[in-house]
Amino acid sequence: MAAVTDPCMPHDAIDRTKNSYPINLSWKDIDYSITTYNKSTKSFDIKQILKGINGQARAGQMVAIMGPTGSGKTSLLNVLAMRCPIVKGGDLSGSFLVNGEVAKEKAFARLTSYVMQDDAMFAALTVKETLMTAAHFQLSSKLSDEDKEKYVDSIIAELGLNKCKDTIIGDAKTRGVSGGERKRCNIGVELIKNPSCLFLDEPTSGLDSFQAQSVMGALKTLASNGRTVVASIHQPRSSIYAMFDQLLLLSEGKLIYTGNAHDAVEYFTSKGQECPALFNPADFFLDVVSPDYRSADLEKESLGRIKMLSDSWEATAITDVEDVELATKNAEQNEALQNANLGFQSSWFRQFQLCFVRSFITTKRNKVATYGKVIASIFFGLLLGALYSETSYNQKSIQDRVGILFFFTINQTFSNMFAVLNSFTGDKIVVERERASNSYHISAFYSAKFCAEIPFNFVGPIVFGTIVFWIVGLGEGDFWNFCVFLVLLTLVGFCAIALGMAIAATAPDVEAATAFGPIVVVLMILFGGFYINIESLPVWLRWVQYLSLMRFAFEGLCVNEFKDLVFSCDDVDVGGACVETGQDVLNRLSFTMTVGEIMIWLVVFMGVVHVIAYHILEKKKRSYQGFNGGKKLKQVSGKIN
Ligand SMILES: Nc1ncnc2c1ncn2[C@@H]1O[C@H](COP(=O)(O)OP(=O)(O)OP(=O)(O)O)[C@@H](O)[C@H]1O
Repeated sequence: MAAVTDPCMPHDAIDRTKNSYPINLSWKDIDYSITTYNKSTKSFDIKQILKGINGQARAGQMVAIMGPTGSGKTSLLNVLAMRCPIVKGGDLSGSFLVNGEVAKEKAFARLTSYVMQDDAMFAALTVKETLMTAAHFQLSSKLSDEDKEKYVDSIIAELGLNKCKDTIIGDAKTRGVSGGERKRCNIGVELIKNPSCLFLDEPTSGLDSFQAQSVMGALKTLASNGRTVVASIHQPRSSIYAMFDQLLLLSEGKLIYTGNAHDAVEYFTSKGQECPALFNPADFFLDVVSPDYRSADLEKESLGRIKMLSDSWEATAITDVEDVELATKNAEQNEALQNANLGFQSSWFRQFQLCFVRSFITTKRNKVATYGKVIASIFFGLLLGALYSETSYNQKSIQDRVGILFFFTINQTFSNMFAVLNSFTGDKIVVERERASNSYHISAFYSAKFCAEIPFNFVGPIVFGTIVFWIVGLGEGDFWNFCVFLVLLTLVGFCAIALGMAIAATAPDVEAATAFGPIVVVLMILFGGFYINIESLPVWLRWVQYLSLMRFAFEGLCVNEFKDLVFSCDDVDVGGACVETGQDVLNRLSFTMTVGEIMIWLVVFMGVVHVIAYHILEKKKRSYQGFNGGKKLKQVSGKIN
């Protein structure tokens, strides 16, 4: 028997036209349902999403999954890609074979790629940078950088991206490549690992007719080179429809037709549904299988027609599926398929380096945010400095000093936390895709992200702190005091970044993260020791102060500022109380820790938050529903487990 090689390794870094591991898929009796508990009727509702779906996809063919909206196209594509998300009450059954055998989920994932409907890429990277990064993650470290570049260039050429290879991807805020080029780049990312089988969810959505044709043309070329291409598609123009070899038509989760795409018109004619001359067959099929809810009569008529068509198809004997299974059983090849290299392609340090450089470039290219922060810091530093420039050592200056130190605490927490909230939450979409293709260990991404955030988020607050410190004359203008002040600001910033990462890791999207972030900050401000004395907190609520980053940040800055200060009593009315030393101020604020103890506390706080954030992120890796092996529904006293 020939040695088993890694099917994902590009055999020739320049010529990508060969695919030596053809994949044939066959599936039978796929049922997918979701059961939910209906509180108003106090009963279980079963939503049948897919019912009795059969079909096949052979190497070298392009298969279209078509149907009206909500007919189950994406669900079926997820099932066939073995990426059906586990949902509460979900039940998946049926048989799904890869080259005639039951596939291992991880090995199958290594050999296949899934292009999601939404393009998940970093907006600030160019097309070539995006593909090169994917190449470094996905291709064996045994390949030289030059070979990887040649490999990427061949994909760029294959997808017709040469013209825009040095243009950034862009997003809603920054103009980048066109919609079609972005879609093709997204496909290119998924082609890097030289998949034998490609799944695409609505690859033409959002594209004009010409761009859709160009994207589908590129996919047809891939299929002609021996790959299996399965795409869900909404309303292809007739020239795109003509590219498909197989059609799988769904309506209401049921099969209406599956087989040769070019025989479909004839099949529908045999069922009394004749496609008018010069009519796009794809439009015709959708007209025939779409439920029409405009009136009761139309609804009845359309649902009756759909039922007739699905019943007719159910009665059709399927023999082709068995043929595919038998024809494709090849022990040697299947051994290679089942033993695909499932590990990471690069070392942990290389993964860290790639993630760091990518995060760094992404932030650096956001010039408005990066330079804007520094300019705003200089402006507000000078403004605040001017505002507090008359601060002396009398009694009134105590309030000024306490106020400005609490302002520093809020500023350092807010600016660092919110910068991370936005960028980290956005990155998570790309990370999810990259984790699905086993690009890197999540710890490499997490630590790289933290390190890459530091330089950009620190310049502003440090510039701001330096200006205000010297203009106001904090810490009696002592240089050592200034150094401790900067170390404290830096540590608080580290903690705020960690907190931002934890919130972003927990939140499902940017909106949720930016809604939840201020709530956390407001709670920390309340327990920060400025608005209410720590000793005045109700005993049963005092523990909350230990969760407040601001409480310790504020105490640290106050101790550093006040511990050696002496105040004059010149501005105290006769008989009024005078606070003579900084230690008295600290006593009144109930601050008893030393700067060293606070620094240790901040480091511990940061460590604990990082551990929590990392574990949340780690746990969020999507897992997918297995066939038949999926958890069976247990219905216990009104609950679904
Ligand atoms: N997790 C879920 N919970 C409840 N219903 C679901 C879930 N996933 C899918 N569905 C339902 O299953 C049906 C099929 O959804 P699916 O997204 O597969 O359809 P589609 O044909 O891809 O639709 P579209 O063309 O609009 O994207 C829809 O009615 C959808 O609401």
